[in-house]
Amino acid sequence: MSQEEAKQNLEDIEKSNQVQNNIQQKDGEQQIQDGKQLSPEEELKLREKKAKKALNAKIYDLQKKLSRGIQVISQTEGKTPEELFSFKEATSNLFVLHFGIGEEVDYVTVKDYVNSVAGTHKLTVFPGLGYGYIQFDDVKKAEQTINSLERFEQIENCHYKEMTYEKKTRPTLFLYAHCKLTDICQNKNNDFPEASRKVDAPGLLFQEEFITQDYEKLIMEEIDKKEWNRLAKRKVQHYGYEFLYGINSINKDNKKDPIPDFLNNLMQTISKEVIKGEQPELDQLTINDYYPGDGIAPHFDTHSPFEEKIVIVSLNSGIVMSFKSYKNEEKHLFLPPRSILVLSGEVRYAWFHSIASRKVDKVEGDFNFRRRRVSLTFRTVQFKPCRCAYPFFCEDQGYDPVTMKKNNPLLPRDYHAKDDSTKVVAPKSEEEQKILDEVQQVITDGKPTNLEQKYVYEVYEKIAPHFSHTRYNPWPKIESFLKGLEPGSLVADIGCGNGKYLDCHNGDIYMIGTDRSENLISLARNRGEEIQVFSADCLKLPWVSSKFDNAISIAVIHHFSTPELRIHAINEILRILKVGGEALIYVWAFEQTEKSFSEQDVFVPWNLQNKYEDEKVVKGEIKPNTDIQINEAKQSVVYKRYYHVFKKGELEELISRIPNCKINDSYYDHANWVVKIEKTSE
Ligand SMILES: O=C(O)CCC(=O)C(=O)O
Ligand SMILES: [Fe+2]
Repeated sequence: MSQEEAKQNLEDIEKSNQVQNNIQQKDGEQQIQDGKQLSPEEELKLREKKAKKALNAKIYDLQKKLSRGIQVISQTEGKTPEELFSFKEATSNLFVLHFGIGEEVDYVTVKDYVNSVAGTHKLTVFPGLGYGYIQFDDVKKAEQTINSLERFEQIENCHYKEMTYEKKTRPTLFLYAHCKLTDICQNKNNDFPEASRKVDAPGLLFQEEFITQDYEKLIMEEIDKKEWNRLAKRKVQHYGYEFLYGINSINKDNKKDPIPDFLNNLMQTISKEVIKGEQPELDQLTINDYYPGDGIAPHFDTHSPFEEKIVIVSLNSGIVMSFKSYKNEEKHLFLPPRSILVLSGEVRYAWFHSIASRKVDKVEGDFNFRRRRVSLTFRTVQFKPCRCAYPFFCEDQGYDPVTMKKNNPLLPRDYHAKDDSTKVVAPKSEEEQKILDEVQQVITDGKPTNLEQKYVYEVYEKIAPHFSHTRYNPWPKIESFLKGLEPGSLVADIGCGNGKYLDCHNGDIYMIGTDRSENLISLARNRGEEIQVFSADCLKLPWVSSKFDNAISIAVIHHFSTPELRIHAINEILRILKVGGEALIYVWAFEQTEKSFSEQDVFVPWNLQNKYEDEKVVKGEIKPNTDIQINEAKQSVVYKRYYHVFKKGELEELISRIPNCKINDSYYDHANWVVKIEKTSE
């Protein structure tokens, strides 16, 4: 090799090592070694030595990064490198080991590079993790990417590119993936839902680009001139009336600064296009300031302090707002900057909204990295009681926000979950624990609670003949349900009473009835030889699982005094059904016109005619074990039956807490709320 060639070679090595600057800068010093001037040969040798050293260091560094990267992915995914990577053959997906932590700069830098060499692709990063996954629609694009990279022959599978992430330069490695995206990072750092730019929720209105960029800029500048109040998780400003955190209400007696003038234009447009005279004008404003990672815990805005429509304008950055209904439906809406969101009706009064504490959101297949977001929440202060159609969530209609979780049967126990930042595992109160223990006892020992024993079981036992006498006509919808079943179906009637549904079908299904009342069962048995009935507790059905095609439960579940027992009774029905089997459930409705109730947990009198009663009881000589009253005028003894009468939607909500079923139909019939539920899995 000539000296020229050697020099050229060396320069190439220096270049590839990206160390030339370093050496050139030091050229002046290097020419002097131990006080003497170096000859050109000596100088070349020295440079060669240094370059080799640097090259070796680079190889060593890359080798380390590659093996460390592979090790990290394997460990995180709990899979062998062979399961994850394709070391021999090209595939259409790549892992990218970028050694960042999946932040916006990592995402954008890698995405821009891959775009420039191979075009369209989907890059997935896992926030907090030092790797990503690239999907191409064609193996050629993956190869194109790999071929565009630098490599060292000395290291197998080392394809890398020096990439500059803001000010830092890092060698970013790429490897063919053997596994699918769905095989990795499940339930880990990317376990958050994908949002859409459009969602349907009752009462939700949404529009992008509601204000111009210039106006947005002006508002941001003006807002920042004002003073912020610090909350634990974010900063806020309030205008109009004082906002009282803790009770999430406002102090109507404390008028604060009015809504600032720079918002006049916006307020006028909202007034014209959103409020439309349907409620008094907006007069209260909360400004929230969110930095990446900030959020707001699931809540619905309290009913009574504000009129129906709530208007939220987003500024400066997009963010995902999540909505959850009392039926556990979840929707995730991306709110881009300059968009307007209006909440009214059901979504305003009975759905929770929240912003998860994250730095990134997934939106229609892409990532939205959050920046600082400022939101303007406009409301109208209300000076009249709330009379919304959602009394279960309404403080003005009997709902207590402080004890809501305990008292509100529409709220599942994990209602506040899904947002890691606000997830609290609430310790159970003594009272809750007592109820749960009692339920457990009922379930394991079959020993009823006092209430059901005294006011349900004993009363039915007592009133059975009289009760049966009043229950002879099958209701048409139940009859037609039974008549519509597949011939040969095996059907359970749970809580069959006097058995009036056991013989109202057309004879081509097989029905078995159970009831807890022995006396009612005897009456059912008297209907005929073909009737199959026996007494059993519907919380502990004496059948093996998954044998029945269908079941009916007519006016039974409302006799249980706690949501847990009601759920357990429904669970038992589902247990005995085959997957795909359907059950018909009736419960008394609170809203019925036949009877009027002041509350949901009620004692409903049964006037037992004297002819059905023991003479000694009528004469007051003996007292049964339950509360009775002797009604001389009506010649009867009055027994009380316990009922939990269901409000609209409540039965559906209970069922939404049971994972292995779905609601096929729900309706109102004969003063009852009705659902048809299907068992969807074991
Ligand atoms: O910042 C937002 O978009 C929502 C704010 C909010 O829900 C509230 O202040 O009640
Ligand atoms: Fe809110």
